[in-house]
Amino acid sequence: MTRTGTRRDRQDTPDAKSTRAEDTASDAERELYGGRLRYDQSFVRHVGPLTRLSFRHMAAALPRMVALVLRTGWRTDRRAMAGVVAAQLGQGVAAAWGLVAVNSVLTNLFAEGPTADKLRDALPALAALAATAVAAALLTAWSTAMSGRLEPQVERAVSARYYTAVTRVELEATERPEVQRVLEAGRFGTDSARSMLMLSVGVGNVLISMVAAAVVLASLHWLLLPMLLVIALPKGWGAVSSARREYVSKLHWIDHRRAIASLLGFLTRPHAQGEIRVHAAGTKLLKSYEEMSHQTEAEQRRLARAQASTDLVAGGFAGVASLACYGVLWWLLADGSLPLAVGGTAVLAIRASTARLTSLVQQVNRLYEELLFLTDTEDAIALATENAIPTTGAALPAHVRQIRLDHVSYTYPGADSPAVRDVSLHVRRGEVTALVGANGSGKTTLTKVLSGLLLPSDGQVWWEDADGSDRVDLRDADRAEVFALVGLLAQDFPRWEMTAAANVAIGAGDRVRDMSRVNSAARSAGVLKLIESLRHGWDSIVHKGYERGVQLSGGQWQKLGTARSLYREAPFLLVDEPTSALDPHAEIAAFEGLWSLAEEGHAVVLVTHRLAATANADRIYVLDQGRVAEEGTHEQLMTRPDGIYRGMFTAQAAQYGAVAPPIPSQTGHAPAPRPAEGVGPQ
Ligand SMILES: Nc1ncnc2c1ncn2[C@@H]1O[C@H](COP(=O)(O)OP(=O)(O)OP(=O)(O)O)[C@@H](O)[C@H]1O
Repeated sequence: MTRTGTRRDRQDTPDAKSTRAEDTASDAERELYGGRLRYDQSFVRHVGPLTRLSFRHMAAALPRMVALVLRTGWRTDRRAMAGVVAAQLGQGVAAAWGLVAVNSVLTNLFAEGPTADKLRDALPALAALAATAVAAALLTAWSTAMSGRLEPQVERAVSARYYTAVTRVELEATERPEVQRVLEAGRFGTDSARSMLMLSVGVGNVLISMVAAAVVLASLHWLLLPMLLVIALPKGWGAVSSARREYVSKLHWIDHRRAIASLLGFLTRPHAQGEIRVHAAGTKLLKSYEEMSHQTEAEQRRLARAQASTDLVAGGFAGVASLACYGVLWWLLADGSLPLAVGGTAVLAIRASTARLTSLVQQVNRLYEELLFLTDTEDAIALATENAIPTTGAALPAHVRQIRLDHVSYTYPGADSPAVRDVSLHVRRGEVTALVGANGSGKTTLTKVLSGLLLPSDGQVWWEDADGSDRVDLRDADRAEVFALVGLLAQDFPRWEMTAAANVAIGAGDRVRDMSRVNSAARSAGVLKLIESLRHGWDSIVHKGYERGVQLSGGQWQKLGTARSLYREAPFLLVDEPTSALDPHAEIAAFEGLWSLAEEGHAVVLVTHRLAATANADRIYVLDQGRVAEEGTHEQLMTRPDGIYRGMFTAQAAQYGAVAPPIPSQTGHAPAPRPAEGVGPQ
């Protein structure tokens, strides 16, 4: 961004700014996000939003989506749904009866004869009018109660469908920006189902009463019906135009809104509090928030102005249409083709219908907007289903003893080069396999391939028995079976805002919690004493701010994370930097724990930069730019004079003043690896 651009922005008047809020990037956007935050990509890559903005599409989609919402309502609570529909129909019938009764009252009042007689003759019709008013009030109350019961259930049903679908998507698909966009856009529509139900009920209500009015009017004189439509059309056009504009704007500003939400989120996030105060990051964030908010306010002003213009045009046309209607009515009355009493009913019906029309227009406007968001959710569910991890596949061998990678490469979507290239290795039960290498050399990516989260772009990942005679390729395997055999402790493992017990037991989220196993996992991870010392013990919420909330240190969290992965008791345990936050004693204990797991028959894959620990590994793979550059035991790797491993080990040892062993190393410096095969239970 040029200086000229920045100066020009500063000189803008608020009005000039608002017209260009769309085009120009604010200083904050440039400084924090490297440029303008607008969702241009959607219009280029994802044709959906554009297509669905056409009136034709909307006319086709609206009944479909309303039907979807109603079907969801029917499935979740039939009684409430039936109640809502019955109440709506009843209200429409009541409205029609009301008009018939009004017509009868007016006919009696405009008849020839003494006033007392006319009033007496009108009494039954007046009583009917009062009864319909009471019935309408009762039906409204019933409808409110039933739709209040139904709405949250419909929201839950749609949210559950969405979240179930997105959590089953292949990890690789979520790495593709275009998939990410669609999945994320779908999030905004989950509560739209609830709003749509409410609005559909409202629109249904008004429509039914308007249809009832239309039927009565048409039965009085056929010309009265087209009059009503002529008044409705301009307002309908105005409503849809405004909704379209709002939707396009929301979609276009989605990145900008996300950025503002994240700025504000950081201001209160506990882990950012130090830098917020000491580094004055808070000042920067707040200033940027203000600046970016000015842009969204400008956009809101633009939308409001555009909406006002649309409303004015629609209102003008509707006004002209109303005048024309009353002109026709006048002409019919003057002509004598319409009795005065019917004319009176018609005026009342037109006035009531016009008032309902205004509410209808507002509701259809919102319904259309919600429809667009719900369509996003439905699109997201469809895309998620398309990219879901298959629920079927070949059964794994009865006794899986090892995972073997055969010339495996993996390239992240959109990346120029593979993160893992032509890697062949094996991971055996009863062994500790260490993955080491410089930052970005592909260790974490490799653990994701090993765990079945990422399918290789090339090569095979075999899950096999001890001699490899019975094996299944990961691509063909039943992934649920694969996941059942894997335990993970990722570098950035989730710190669930829940109790300490839940944080451990979620390691086997699909099983009933077993507190004796929770305790034993915590003991092995060295965190049991700490939890027992807390006032609320295992029921302490490990997030400060809750009533029973406590704050854990980084190392304590790491131990809790380790307890979680141990609780899973999976035969293949993949741990990525499990000791980065531990004190020296805790670190030694943690590594000892991993080694004893291997002795019990687990396969432990250890990703670490602490090479003192890898010295004991049964096999070490050294990664360099995605390739396996070296492999062997510590002793073997230390014999390579210019080896990467030797270089890294020597550099780390030098920090402690230790000297690397001479070449070849026969000093017994590191313990010998364990025998490889057949250790521990199957
Ligand atoms: N989600 C992703 N999308 C695109 N590229 C990625 C992604 N994750 C990692 N990479 C890239 O893949 C390469 C390997 O990353 P990986 O995280 O596997 O390295 P690593 O060896 O675990 O590094 P570290 O020691 O820093 O944890 C890096 O160049 C990284 O930029």
